[in-house]
Amino acid sequence: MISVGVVGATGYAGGELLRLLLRHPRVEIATITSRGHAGAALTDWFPNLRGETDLRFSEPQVENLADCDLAFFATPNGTAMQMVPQLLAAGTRVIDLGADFRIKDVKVWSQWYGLEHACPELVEEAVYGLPEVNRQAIRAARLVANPGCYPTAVQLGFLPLVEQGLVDLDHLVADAKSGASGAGRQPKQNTMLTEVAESFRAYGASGHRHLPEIQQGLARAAGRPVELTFVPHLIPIIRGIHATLYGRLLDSEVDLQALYEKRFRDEAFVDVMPPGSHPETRTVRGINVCRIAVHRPDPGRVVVLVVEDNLVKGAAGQAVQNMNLMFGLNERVGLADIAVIP
Ligand SMILES: NC(=O)C1=CN([C@@H]2O[C@H](COP(=O)(O)OP(=O)(O)OC[C@H]3O[C@@H](n4cnc5c(N)ncnc54)[C@H](OP(=O)(O)O)[C@@H]3O)[C@@H](O)[C@H]2O)C=CC1
Ligand SMILES: CC(=O)N[C@@H](CCC(=O)OP(=O)(O)O)C(=O)O
Repeated sequence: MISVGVVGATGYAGGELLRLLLRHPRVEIATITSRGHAGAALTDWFPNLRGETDLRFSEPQVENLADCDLAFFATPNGTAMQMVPQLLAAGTRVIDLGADFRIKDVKVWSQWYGLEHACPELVEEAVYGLPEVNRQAIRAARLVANPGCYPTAVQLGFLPLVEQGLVDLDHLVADAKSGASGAGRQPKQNTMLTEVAESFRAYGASGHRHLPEIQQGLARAAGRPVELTFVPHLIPIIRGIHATLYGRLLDSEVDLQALYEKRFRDEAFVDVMPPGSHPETRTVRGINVCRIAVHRPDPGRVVVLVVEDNLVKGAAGQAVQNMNLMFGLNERVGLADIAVIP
């Protein structure tokens, strides 16, 4: 059994992780943490888990996690980096669902996150946890930087085109929409029901912190820098990301459907839909799947539609997928759910 700890277990990503981990046949949950609620029951925060667990929170301290094989951090950016060096030294592997280890250039990370990095020496070692790109490295990693929700959707959607040099890398566009759970459980005025329902707006149009993460991943795939316009939007749904990606094609003959099907043929969690499809967020609600449809409105233009659940393939499900790889399990273990419709 893999003994795991979850830091940030009162939050949305932590709760989703526990929903998945409680049904994982090879996991034993040793520790869950909350700063203000030590001693309280997990089910007080997630009543959906009643009957599944009697876990109670403890304080997020290294000594409460150091006996685990693996610690997940489902915590705000800037949290994991405070404990990771001591945990790795104690032999505990780490998956950070936050952004502390995603950006290789620590200066760039500091500019976007407004923090000084607490352990820059570990950033290079950290493996970016997008299994569809880094599977081999994830297997051996001590420290995995789980990707952001938007970066997962945008990178998976663009990868086949970028890897093959089929699009103009100076004019990529990603128009992405997220449900309100993407903003976390902490009360914030702009994600209140009364502020989100019956409305729709963009945010971060002049710069969002996921831009450098996406550009880093696509540049690695392309072998050269890429220019991307990325605009996120908040939509009045609870879960789900829909990304519409635009590119100028450099090859008007290429069979895009065949390209995408071939690239993701062996990927358990990427579904390339039939030609002409328009994927819906509800088809991935609660499951670790990214669905993609590729369109060519005219010979020089490609439009890619991508959906995922921000809390699953965009966070907790991807973290479980990474854990499976790190511990030599089949990637699909514990991730076999089917989405609920309607
Ligand atoms: N929501 C999403 O769709 C996605 C989230 N992520 C990332 O996952 C992480 C968690 O996000 P989310 O669940 O939405 O956020 P929430 O605000 O819902 O939860 C954050 C959790 O972190 C705990 N926490 C806060 N500060 C600290 C601290 N200093 N030390 C230890 N624990 C702390 C809180 O618990 P308590 O106060 O009880 O200690 C809470 O359980 C973030 O980095 C986020 O960016 C990534 C992809 C998608
Ligand atoms: C709707 C919404 O607010 N979404 C969040 C993204 C959540 C996420 O993936 O955050 P990290 O990169 O910090 O892990 C945002 O745009 O800030």
